[in-house]
Amino acid sequence: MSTASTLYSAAEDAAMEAALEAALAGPRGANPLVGAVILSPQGEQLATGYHRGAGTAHAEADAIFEARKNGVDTAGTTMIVTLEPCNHVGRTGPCAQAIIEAGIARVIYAVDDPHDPAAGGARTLTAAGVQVSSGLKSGKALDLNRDWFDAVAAKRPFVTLHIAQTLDSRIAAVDGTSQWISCPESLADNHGLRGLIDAILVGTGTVLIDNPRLTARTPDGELSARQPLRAVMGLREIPEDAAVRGTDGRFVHLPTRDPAEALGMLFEQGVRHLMVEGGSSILSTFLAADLVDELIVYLAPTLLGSGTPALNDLGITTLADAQHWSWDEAGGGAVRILGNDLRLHLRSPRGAANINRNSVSQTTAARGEAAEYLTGGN
Ligand SMILES: NC(=O)C1=CN([C@@H]2O[C@H](COP(=O)(O)OP(=O)(O)OC[C@H]3O[C@@H](n4cnc5c(N)ncnc54)[C@H](OP(=O)(O)O)[C@@H]3O)[C@@H](O)[C@H]2O)C=CC1
Ligand SMILES: Nc1c(N[C@@H]2O[C@H](COP(=O)(O)O)[C@@H](O)[C@H]2O)[nH]c(=O)[nH]c1=O
Ligand SMILES: [Zn+2]
Repeated sequence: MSTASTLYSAAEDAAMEAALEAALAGPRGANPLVGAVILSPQGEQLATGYHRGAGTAHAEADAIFEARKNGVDTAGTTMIVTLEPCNHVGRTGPCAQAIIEAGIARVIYAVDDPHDPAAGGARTLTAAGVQVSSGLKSGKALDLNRDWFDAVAAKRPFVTLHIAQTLDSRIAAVDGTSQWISCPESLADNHGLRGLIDAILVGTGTVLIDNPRLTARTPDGELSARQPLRAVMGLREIPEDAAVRGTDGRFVHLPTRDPAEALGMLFEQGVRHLMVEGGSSILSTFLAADLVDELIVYLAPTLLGSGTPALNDLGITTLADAQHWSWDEAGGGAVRILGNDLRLHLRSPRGAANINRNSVSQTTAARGEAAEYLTGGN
């Protein structure tokens, strides 16, 4: 749906900015960040919604829910949304239908949904008599989810890279001990992520050294309700008694050293969000191949001086070829304090291409936490 000539009011323009801002509260992963605002015919912002990650309400449904909760009548209103409303019945109902049922008269969305099974919401809405237009702030909306659009186009999972390191970038000591570098709060955060992703991946080296379980667990050690597929990449055999095999059948050995091939195999198995946990060789091979969308670094205020470095060769020999990542405010902020650690959240040089990489803007929450920390409140 192309409406390049459509003129939008200042209220619609501001509402799309608000929707883009709202979207940032959601986590990155299998689904894109999406925000929505419901506008009255007079241009008043009546309700805001955003998507909280795969399996939860979409932004449009969230905004409609928010409106209903506050007794707001949605009939005859305009919905401003950062992505084309979906048409499919996935883990949640189709938004196009929810919009029609809410009596919304007009929908303005920023960019088309590139995901085939979900596409087509604009057509359904138009057929039902809803006035639909698109393209408002499409550049910003594309930037918001650039890595996700890349992953969808490449038919590969969205890739989150996890590094739990010391201040001097070590992920294990010389004798191989590494449990734990992170504080309990960071470990809990990591297990929370494990419960949201579709698959977790490590190299054969980590399996042979650590014998990890790679399950998602609560702080008291119980298995979480949702478990990721456990993938191990590398040519060596995985020992029969390796803990990662488990007993639930959710284990897969990927006998390859090619990260793109590993991603292809996982995509075939339905994986849309992968977290790569390590070790150094695997982290480095995904980074060198430009196959990482999001970086989460748990930084402990600990020094080892020697030991396994977080990364080895990225194929970079001169500063001009350095990878420039950028701070990512999505999903809770770029810099958070977790217990005694810092949690750093960054987006890939691809995703950050249009963002000034020198502007580190802290979220209000992060600033508040930092202030509390500095005054000894934490
Ligand atoms: N703190 C943290 O966050 C984490 C720390 N660690 C630590 O990391 C250490 C293990 O790191 P590391 O030894 O690098 O092990 P890795 O887990 O990175 O596995 C390395 C092995 O993976 C296989 N492999 C597959 N693809 C590639 C590729 N493209 N390039 C190179 N190797 C590939 C190779 O084995 P093959 O011959 O089988 O193909 C290689 O020996 C452990 O001490 C562990 O405790 C591990 C994870 C997280
Ligand atoms: N050492 C270390 C991590 N290590 C990762 O966790 C794996 C062990 O997982 P499990 O057996 O399920 O508890 C280990 O092999 C490695 O991949 N993770 C972190 O968040 N912080 C840490 O300090
Ligand atoms: Zn939807």
